[in-house]
Amino acid sequence: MTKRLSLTSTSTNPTETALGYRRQIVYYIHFWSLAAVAPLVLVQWHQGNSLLSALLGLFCVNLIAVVLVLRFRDRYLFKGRLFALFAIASTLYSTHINGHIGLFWGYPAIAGMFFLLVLREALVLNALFIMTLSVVAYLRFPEPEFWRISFSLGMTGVVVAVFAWLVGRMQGELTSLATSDPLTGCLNRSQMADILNTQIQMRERYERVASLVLVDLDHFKTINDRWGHAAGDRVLREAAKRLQQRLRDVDHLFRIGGEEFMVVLPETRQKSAEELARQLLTALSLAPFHNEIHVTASAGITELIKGETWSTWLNRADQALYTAKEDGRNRVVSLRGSDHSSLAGDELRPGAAGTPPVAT
Ligand SMILES: Nc1nc2c(ncn2[C@@H]2O[C@H](COP(=O)(O)OP(=O)(O)OP(=O)(O)O)[C@@H](O)[C@H]2O)c(=O)[nH]1
Repeated sequence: MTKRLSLTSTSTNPTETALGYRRQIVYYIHFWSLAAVAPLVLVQWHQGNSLLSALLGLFCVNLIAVVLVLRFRDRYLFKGRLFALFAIASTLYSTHINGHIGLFWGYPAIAGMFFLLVLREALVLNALFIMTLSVVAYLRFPEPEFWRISFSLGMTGVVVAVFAWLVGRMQGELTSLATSDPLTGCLNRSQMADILNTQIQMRERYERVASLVLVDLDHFKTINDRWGHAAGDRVLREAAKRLQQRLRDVDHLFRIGGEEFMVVLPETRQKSAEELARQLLTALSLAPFHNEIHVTASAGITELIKGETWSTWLNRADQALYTAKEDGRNRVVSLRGSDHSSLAGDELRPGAAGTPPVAT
């Protein structure tokens, strides 16, 4: 089935939303460029400039292809590079043969390139474009005009470059703010469905395994009550840091509740996840926080089963965590898919000295 681009963003995932806006910018610049350039193909043909007319015709073919592929396949064809190539070539050639009426197209071309290409490519291509257009202007127009043209092209380039850079930076910072927890810097719930679904697809398509660990600090309320909310916040920040230090780059650490963390472990079997969970709880409990606050935590673990949804996977991990809390806290409970119904009768198995016990 073909995938159609929705030009109004309906995603609740901030990363998707940002990408959606980028797709819209690309779409509309190509669409309106087509509306502007298509009549020029006929105008130039009519004036006997068949080479320029052919160049503009090819430009239109590229614009149509990008619009259609974006609309129906949700892919950005050529990443704006052909747009840049045709815009530069036709503006230079048109200025050479038509004078000012060709030169005027240089200004929107500069702006378009900054929004269609990645910033580094746009900077290099625009610098080359402005320099070449200045040379053409030097050869084609009187000197006072050459200076004005070069200066106004340069100014346009600088202003649009700064604007495009600021928009890109703002987009990156807003996405990061919207996808992470401001207190700990962990991922927040907005990324949960996407990342869990990715693991499910990897399981379904490529038989790749994954495990989930839920970690919840024990009796956190008493920390707030005894040392105050600000100290509680510091403990949460430090706890996230200690957890993150134990994880690999490919693992994903979320804060999904007040004092509850979730770790998604790609390519990890239940047994390895149990070992890691023990290490995580030890990292939290071994040394007191800020030299005085002793913290323990409980963890629930489960491996992804083929064919299940992310919510059943997460529910099973939640069940395991619930059991760890019920059984006295400061322990790891590991639950396999087949164990789900017979969980209550499982026996606790002590871990190594100084480490939290594991129940399976
Ligand atoms: N300092 C601080 N406290 C928070 C934050 N979010 C939630 N909390 C507190 O975390 C506490 C959670 O309490 P409970 O849900 O009873 O859990 P608990 O005391 O850890 O008990 P168990 O989980 O059953 O071991 C509450 O007192 C919340 O106010 C936060 O961002 N900062």
